[in-house]
Amino acid sequence: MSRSDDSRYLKGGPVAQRIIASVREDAAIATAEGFPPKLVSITVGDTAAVDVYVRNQRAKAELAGIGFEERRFAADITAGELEAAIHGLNADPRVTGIIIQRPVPVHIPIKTLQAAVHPLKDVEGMHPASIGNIVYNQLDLAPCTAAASVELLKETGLDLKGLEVVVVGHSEIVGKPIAFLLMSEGATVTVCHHMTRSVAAHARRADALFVAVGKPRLIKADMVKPGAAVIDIGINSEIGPDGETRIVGDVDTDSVKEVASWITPVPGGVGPITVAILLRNTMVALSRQRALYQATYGVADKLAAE
Ligand SMILES: Nc1nc(=O)c2c([nH]1)NC[C@@H]1CN(c3ccc(C(=O)N[C@@H](CCC(=O)O)C(=O)O)cc3)C=[N+]21
Repeated sequence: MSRSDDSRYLKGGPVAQRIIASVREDAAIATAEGFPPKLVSITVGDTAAVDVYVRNQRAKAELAGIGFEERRFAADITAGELEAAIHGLNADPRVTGIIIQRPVPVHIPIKTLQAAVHPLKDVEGMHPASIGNIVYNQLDLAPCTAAASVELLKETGLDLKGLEVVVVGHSEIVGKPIAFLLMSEGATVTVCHHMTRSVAAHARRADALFVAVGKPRLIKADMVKPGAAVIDIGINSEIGPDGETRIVGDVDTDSVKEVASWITPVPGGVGPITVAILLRNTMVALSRQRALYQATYGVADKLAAE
């Protein structure tokens, strides 16, 4: 192989930096105009992947000039108590964005919780009334991990029109939105899940393979078409040979990189872009709120002045 291993890696860092630099400019302007962006993260219980995400949210929000606050709740909180906390954030004009970290404990219906977030403050587009936007090709605010994965595929320069894409995993927040985003870009999309008869048979046909199931090393070299792009979305914590906790994806990277033309490292692939897109979405949500204020009070001011 003439290409070095390094050129096969689709790294998220540079893309994330680009996005964050532009968010930082927008945030500075909004703040100067009297609309400082502020994101509140809601965590219920303890999940390793959530801890990593929230830690990076805080660090990058600070870098971008976006206010950040984490609200942590014990795993035994009731759905009613959580909804009340969300209503409080909806009513607080200083809070411009709300993200509910998934998963939440099983006794809490996630859809009810997601529906409690005011759609204008929903920075992931996960309100049941908002998720439909991506079906209508309105793509400016999409679930962050899904948008980040598609952004990284675009870095390959592959033409998405007519591209054979296979998505392994059909979660509400990753697999399903990825499928819709890719369909909007003209790709031919197959979605595999836990009831799919042969994931390998589908995966081997893919020019681009997205994997988001949470199973370390699920995808092996013999499941990948030579020359394909492999986007690894898994964030799994495991104990490495040195006894230290480490993060690995869903792809057996060492073997797959010998077959694929592009592969995303974990960490350092989709993750950093996810954080950047969350911040970008926070600014999109803020401008929608400002447009509403303008439409409501801007006109009222004019009428009052007349
Ligand atoms: N409502 C909701 N939306 C999510 O998007 C969501 C969620 N819940 N729950 C948890 C998972 C996990 N997730 C991560 C995003 C970025 C990194 C990330 O920044 N990863 C760095 C890690 C580097 C480090 O170790 O610090 C990387 O991959 O390079 C990790 C994990 C989003 N998730």
